[in-house]
Amino acid sequence: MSVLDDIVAGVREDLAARQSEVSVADLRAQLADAPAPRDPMPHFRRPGSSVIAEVKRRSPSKGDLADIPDPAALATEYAAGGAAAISVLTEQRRFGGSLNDLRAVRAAVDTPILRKDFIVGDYQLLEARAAGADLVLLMASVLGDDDLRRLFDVATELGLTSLVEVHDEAETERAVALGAELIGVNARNLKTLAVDNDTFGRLAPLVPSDRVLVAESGISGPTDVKRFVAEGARVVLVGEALVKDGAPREAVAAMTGVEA
Ligand SMILES: O=C(O)c1ccccc1NCC(=O)[C@H](O)[C@H](O)COP(=O)(O)O
Repeated sequence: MSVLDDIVAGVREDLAARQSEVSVADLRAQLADAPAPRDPMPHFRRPGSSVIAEVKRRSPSKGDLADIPDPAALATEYAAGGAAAISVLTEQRRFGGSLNDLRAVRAAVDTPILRKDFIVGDYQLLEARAAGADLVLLMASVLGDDDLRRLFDVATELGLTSLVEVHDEAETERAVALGAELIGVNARNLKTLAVDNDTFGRLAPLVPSDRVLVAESGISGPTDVKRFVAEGARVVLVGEALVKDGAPREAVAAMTGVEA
């Protein structure tokens, strides 16, 4: 079993437990009070790099990264630094996140929020919206064509923007065929956890220029951002480098607006 298989198995177990506690009807009722989703695309399409800054406590590849006792305070720093969106990892077992983190961040900032999780069912999309998310991650490595299409359509109906994540040529072709406007190239192979910074440059030419490309994983500073912008990225998604930086506001600012 790969690391990814193990993560997804745990996600399915935790999801089943939550589904037994809160019905779909109750979740839908909560949506009535949720604020309208924010559209991140106009910011992402601005000239120069946009940053999705991640709230990430730990990871399978690196173990403990940062305690983050107050995710809202960290998100406030990210927003002050000019983050175009904030990614909140809500997976609990391997990343130490939760939907409560997302709710806390939602209460603190007006910036679009990405629910970063291993989405396998419609229920998680409803949860994301009810907690105040504006974007969701859909991973081509986790979802077959039918599930990817259905979840993409349901997310769109809910007003959520889907970040469709790919890691190889076949996944990229599927994301393009789906019509995804926002495509993330993850440099991390989620089966081996190895990061290959050449992945983005290899896959970017397969994506039509009207789509918005996000470079994900292993980005440590403005020099990396400049490289990915030159290769076609409009957005970078950064976790580890920001949560370990003592000055996250300044670190986001330094990665924002970088030109090729
Ligand atoms: O980060 C991991 O080790 C990981 C392992 C297995 C599945 C997903 C994983 N990370 C999720 C991400 O995509 C990253 O958190 C995100 O791209 C930021 O990466 P980084 O800047 O390298 O923290």
